[in-house]
Amino acid sequence: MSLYYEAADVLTAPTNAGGSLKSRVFSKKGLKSPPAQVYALAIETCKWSPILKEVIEHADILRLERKLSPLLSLLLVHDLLLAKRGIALPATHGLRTAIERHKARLQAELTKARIRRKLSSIESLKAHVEAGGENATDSSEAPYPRWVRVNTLKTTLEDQLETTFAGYERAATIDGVRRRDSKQLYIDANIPNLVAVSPYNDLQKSEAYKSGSIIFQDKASCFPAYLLDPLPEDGDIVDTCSAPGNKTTHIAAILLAHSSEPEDCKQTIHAFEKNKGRAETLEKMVNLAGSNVWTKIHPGHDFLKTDPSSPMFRNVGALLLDPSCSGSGIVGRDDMPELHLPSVGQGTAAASKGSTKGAKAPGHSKETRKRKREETEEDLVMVDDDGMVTAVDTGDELKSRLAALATFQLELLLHAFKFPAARKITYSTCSVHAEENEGVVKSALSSSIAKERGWRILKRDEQVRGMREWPVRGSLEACGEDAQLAQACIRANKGDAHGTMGFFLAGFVRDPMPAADVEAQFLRDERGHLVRDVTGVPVRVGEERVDEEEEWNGFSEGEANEDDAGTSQDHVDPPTEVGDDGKRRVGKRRRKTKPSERS
Ligand SMILES: C[S@@+](CC[C@H](N)C(=O)[O-])C[C@H]1O[C@@H](n2cnc3c(N)ncnc32)[C@H](O)[C@@H]1O
Repeated sequence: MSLYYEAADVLTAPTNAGGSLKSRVFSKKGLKSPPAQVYALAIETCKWSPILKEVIEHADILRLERKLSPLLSLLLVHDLLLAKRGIALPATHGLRTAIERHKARLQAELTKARIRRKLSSIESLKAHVEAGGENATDSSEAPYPRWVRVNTLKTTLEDQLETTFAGYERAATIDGVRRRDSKQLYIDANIPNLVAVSPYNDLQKSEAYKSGSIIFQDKASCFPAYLLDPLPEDGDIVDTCSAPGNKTTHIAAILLAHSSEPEDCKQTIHAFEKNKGRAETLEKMVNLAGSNVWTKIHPGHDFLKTDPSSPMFRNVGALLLDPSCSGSGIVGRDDMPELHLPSVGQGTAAASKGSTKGAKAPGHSKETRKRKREETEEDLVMVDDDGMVTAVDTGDELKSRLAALATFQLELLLHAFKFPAARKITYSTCSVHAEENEGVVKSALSSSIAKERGWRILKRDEQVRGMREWPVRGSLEACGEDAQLAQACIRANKGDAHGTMGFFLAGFVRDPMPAADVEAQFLRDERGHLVRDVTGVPVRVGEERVDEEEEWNGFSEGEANEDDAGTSQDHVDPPTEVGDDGKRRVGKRRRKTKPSERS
């Protein structure tokens, strides 16, 4: 099948084939043409379709070339008039000759279309299309503003207001930045150093964007690092699922903001990313954002395979979990671009009417396909945030997919609970489904590891100001009518007045125990040093079962001292035996670790 048939196929797939144009193309099996080429042709043709529709109708080629379908004519005329190399078919191919014999007429109609738009050159016409000038929502409000996090590792909000955003007026509310022609800027009231502008402002070309001084990040996606609020006393941080790195770099910015002497900040962010390709993206982002100094990337490492009791993580006081999820809260996933198809035989009749941009010829309402997924089809396909597309045709399939995701998410959270020095954890998803959100939180709280280690929910009144004041909270029903839990959970709704993606977040904490209690909990050897098991975890009183058969032939007593602990990733303190006399001796394996202590 040729490139043109394949692009036509993607554009005519039923709306419940699911996902954005990009995900449809890249997940399509058996494409002969490179997916990137199919996608580029399809998306560009959609963008140009209001103009190409006029051109084709005025040139009347669908009446003259009966074998051409309206969609194929759009794709071919696009390449003939706009692609550098013209139509990508052999010169004698029937489709190519059917279009090329009308070349002069088509070019003349393109010129007329440009003049009708009062544009002086083909370059200005291209710029007009690129800027979305043919989009039907031209004068309407955009549903989502462009959220921009000012990266305080490289710049300050004040600097950005004076440079990148010089000339922007201050918007009092988020609505001020939704309009296409808005040159306003909204400074967010919940998240520090976050601003919003109209999505039609071309910030991608700005120096600040290219240099990592500003980062495009949805407001809701800024919630987790802000709620985690890593402080100097929290020690090291783990970002369990990091790529592409928005939250990793946000953590770094907050760490540094809390540090009185940033250059002396000794805290490390351990950034895990299981997928090697995505880990490369993470590394690029961490470098660009200037957070590499404080970030240790663990590329291709599965967080679930980490040993929480490894000396490397002994100072980890806070963890951020933003695992793979159904991605059902992501904005734009479901959108298909608008496509304006030409009608047969409209000829000059349409020409006289089609003098405005985005002109719609008779028959438009029938033939123009607005490929937005209907709400009822919302769950027919799931594109998770690893880009995996799963067709979910029935409620049962959706349920089982969500159950599988929730199992993985819970496993991750329970693993995070095992970090011995951890005091704070945030758990977030960009999913709208309660199964992945409140459901996971409830299961985590009722787990034995949470109870054993004292993990509880971070209540609303304990949260940082911006999160405490954020009005959208968890679902009471999904929290089993537990009002305090529902208030502790944070949600953001896709498509509401706040202009964010769909998102969920909860914080977990455990309170430091009084010093005396902590002391009493752990075994100490004759010298008063903490007794550790073979994995390095301090042994609690009452857990000291001696397994005489298993001799440990490790360090001699003289080699083992607490100062060594943690200096090497592989080092573990020597196991200690408790003798019949009640004294503890170093050098013998004293017990097997409990499963909950193993990674
Ligand atoms: C939702 S994305 C993370 C987005 C990221 N936190 C950000 O804000 O830019 C989830 C990421 O977790 C990674 N991932 C999934 N399971 C993982 C695991 N067990 N260990 C480490 N990374 C994992 C996925 O490859 C994916 O890149």
